[in-house]
Amino acid sequence: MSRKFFVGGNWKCNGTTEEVKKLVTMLNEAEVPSEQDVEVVVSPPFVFLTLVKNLLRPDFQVAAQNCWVRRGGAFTGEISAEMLVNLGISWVIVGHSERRALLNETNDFVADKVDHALSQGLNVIACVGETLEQREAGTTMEVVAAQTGAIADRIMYWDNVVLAYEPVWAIGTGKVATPGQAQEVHFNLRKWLNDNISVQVAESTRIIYGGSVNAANCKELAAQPDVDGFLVGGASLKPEFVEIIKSATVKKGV
Ligand SMILES: O=C(CO)COP(=O)(O)O
Repeated sequence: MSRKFFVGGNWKCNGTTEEVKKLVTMLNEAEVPSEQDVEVVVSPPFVFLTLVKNLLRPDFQVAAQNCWVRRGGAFTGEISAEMLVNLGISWVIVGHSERRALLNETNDFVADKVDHALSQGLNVIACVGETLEQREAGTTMEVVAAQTGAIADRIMYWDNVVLAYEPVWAIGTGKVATPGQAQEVHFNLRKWLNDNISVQVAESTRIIYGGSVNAANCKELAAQPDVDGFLVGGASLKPEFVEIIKSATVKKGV
C-alpha cells in the first residue's frame, strides 16, 4: 500500500495578476521532492486559472475552487466542469466549508457536484469537517461520516478522489488540530471507508488535513499514519508553502 503525499494550496479569493505571477515564480524556482514522492496542486481563483496553468511548472497541477453542480447553460455567474476540462484544468475542490456555510451548500448539493465533476473527468478534492459546536457536542465523526456518505454514494472510482478533512474551527483561525486530533478523525474516516466501501478504497484513498497548516506544524502532522498530505489556505500564499511540500519527506523517512 502506498498513498502518494498530496499537498494542495487553496488560494481562496486572493491575489492580483502581479501577486499571482510572483507566487508562481516562487513556486517554479523552489526545490521540492520529486513527483514520485509528492503531488502538488494549487488552486487559484477562476480568473487566474489559465494564467497559472500557462506559467506553472509542469510537475505541479492546477485546481479550480468550485464548479457548477450540473452541465453548464443558463446559470449566470457559474463555471461548469466542462469548461474546466476545456481549459485543461485537472482538479476541482468541492464542498469547502466556506461554501457550505456561506453559500448554503448542502451534503446533497455537494454530492451532485462531485458526481458531475467526476463524470466530466475531473479529479475531486472533497472537503468534510465539523464545526466547533459539533466537536464540543461530540458529534465530529457523525458529521464527517454523513458528509462523506453523501458523496460516497455517487463515487464509482475512488482513484480520482482525495478527501480533505478540514475542521471548521481550525480554518483561518491559527488554531490547528493537534496531530492526535487529526489522526483520530483520519483513522476513523479510513475505517468508515473500510466498513462502507472497501478495504482497497480505504487503503488507497488519500485523506489530507486542512486548517492552519504552516511550516512549523506540518512535519508533526505529516508523521501521523493516516495523514496523507494537506490542503493549505493562508500559508499557500507564502514561501513557507514550499516547506509544507517538503514535509512529504517525513513519510519517506528521508
Ligand atoms: O480552508 C483551508 C484550505 O482549504 C485552510 O485554510 P487555512 O490554512 O488558512 O486555515
